[in-house]
Amino acid sequence: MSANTAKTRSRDERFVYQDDDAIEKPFNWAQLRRLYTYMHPYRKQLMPVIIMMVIGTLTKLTVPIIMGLVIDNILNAEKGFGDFGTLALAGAGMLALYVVQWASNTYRIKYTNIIGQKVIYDLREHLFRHIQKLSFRFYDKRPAGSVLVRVTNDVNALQDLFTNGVVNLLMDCIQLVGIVVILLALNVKLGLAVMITVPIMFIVSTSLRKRIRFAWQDVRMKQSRINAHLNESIQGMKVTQAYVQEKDNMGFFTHMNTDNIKSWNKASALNQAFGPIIEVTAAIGTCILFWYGAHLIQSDAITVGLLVMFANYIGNFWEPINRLGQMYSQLLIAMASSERIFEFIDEEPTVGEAKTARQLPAIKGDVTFDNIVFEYEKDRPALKGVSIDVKAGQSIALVGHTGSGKSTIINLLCRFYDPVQGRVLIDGIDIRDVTIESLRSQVGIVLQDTFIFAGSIRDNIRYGKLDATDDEIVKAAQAVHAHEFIMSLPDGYDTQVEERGNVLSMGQRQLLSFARALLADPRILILDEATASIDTETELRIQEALKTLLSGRTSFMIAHRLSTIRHADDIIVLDHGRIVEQGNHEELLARKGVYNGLIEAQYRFL
Ligand SMILES: Nc1ncnc2c1ncn2[C@@H]1O[C@H](COP(=O)(O)OP(=O)(O)OP(=O)(O)O)[C@@H](O)[C@H]1O
Repeated sequence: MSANTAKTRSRDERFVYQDDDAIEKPFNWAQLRRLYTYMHPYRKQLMPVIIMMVIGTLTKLTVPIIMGLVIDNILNAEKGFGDFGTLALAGAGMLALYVVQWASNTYRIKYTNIIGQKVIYDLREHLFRHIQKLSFRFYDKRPAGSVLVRVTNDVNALQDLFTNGVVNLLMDCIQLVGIVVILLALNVKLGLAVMITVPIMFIVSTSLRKRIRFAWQDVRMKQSRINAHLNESIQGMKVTQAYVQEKDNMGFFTHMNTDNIKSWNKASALNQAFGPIIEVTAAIGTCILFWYGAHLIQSDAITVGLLVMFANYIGNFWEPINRLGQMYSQLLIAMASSERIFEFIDEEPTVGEAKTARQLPAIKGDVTFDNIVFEYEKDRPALKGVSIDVKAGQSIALVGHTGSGKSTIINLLCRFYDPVQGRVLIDGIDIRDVTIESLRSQVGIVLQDTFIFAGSIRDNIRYGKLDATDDEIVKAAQAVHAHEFIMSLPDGYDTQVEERGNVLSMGQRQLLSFARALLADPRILILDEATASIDTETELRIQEALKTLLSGRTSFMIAHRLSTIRHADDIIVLDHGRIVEQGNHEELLARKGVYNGLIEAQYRFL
């Protein structure tokens, strides 16, 4: 395409994030039952909370009855206004009821919060434990941001439901049913008259509720996109700054932020419309009560005290309805979040462990790749029939053009993926027949982009063997020549490094990862060599470190540096997923084939 006809991609086309699917089904009982399984372990602790909730609701429902009785029997002119002693007793009774109500409510709120937090804690732990087990294929398909959002935002969205939602829902239902029963028991006609507005309110609010549901879903989608973009922006900050893309990036962020505010305002306006509907219905109900009530008093069908009881109950009647309406939105948000959480929890690791999987015994280090075929995506093979036989203690260098399949071989040896065809054997045992833990704990890996965790240098080395003593850590660092630079840091081994180790140079990070691998002391070691050019002195130091690290182990190196390749026992040259040459440095040079070409190309750049 010529430059003139080339279409410039708009900002929106550049940043494409997969939106979560809109949830069409408003309610899913199976999902609710599944959510309950997280509360089930706390059912014993939940019992006293429910008892307190029932006590609180009953006392609340009793107060208006006492009030009505006081008006009819004590403060009644016809009955001579009763005596002060009875009035004081009634007052004390009411006070006692209020105290019981306060105490039970306090207990309920405190313990529902505690139980709710425990449930959320368990759910988050379960989710995290599970996603740690998921295979690389799962992460290949998803941006890190979207995984992060599920463990944070989606779990948080369930917090309200578990902390007070469930108990409040129960309480409101009991209160509502209690009031309806009492009103009808007191006077059926007046009871039905004041509740006549309920169906009307229900019809009006149903259509509104649907719109509220969609509006909140929209808000969540927009927030998810912001999170995904934020995550990507922070991870790619260096590239953004290097290419001076801050303005463009900011523009896109502002666009998303504005979108989010707009949808939030819309959802919250719809939510607020729910309140006035209830208020108007409540006002109509009250008008009916006093108009029809007065009429009934005049005809001596009811007493003043009964009207007061009615007025009190009606006052308490709309409150749970309003809360239940709001709770409905909350429940829908929770449904959408739980669906996303369960989607992850239901994801099975593609690299699974057979039920019969046994422990891989302490290995010697023989490795066989037996006619391996592998594809990341259907019909795009990355390895097309690769066979390699490695004797324990041998060092193997994997070389080849970019995309030739070097990393894929390593990925299969660690069982990050399983081959489509063929077998990988360690000491003659198919690695699919052993537990993943027993396999990976005996295979060490040093990646090109050495990951440094936030913490001290010491802790970063200790990652290779969590129970290593300080002395072992220093010895490992000395063996790979990292000790010297560590001691030159302000706090030596206690120097704090940030996530990804930004304060350390590339070479230093690599030496640290060597120390980490040496401490782990695996029989098989995999090294993905850094391509970045480092100064000759560091290069020499790394070569020395490598010698220590590799001695006595089977090693696979994705090698770029001539100095590393030259010393390998066997060099495997890959091209488009096939082994095209194999032998030692001298043999391969003599063949004047692909390897020779690669080496010559390297020299040309020097
Ligand atoms: N996660 C993945 N999903 C889909 N395809 C992939 C994935 N990883 C690698 N591939 C493809 O598989 C092929 C082999 O990739 P591999 O990473 O093994 O190459 P490599 O030789 O290690 O390359 P490099 O030297 O650039 O790291 C390439 O065509 C690549 O595009």
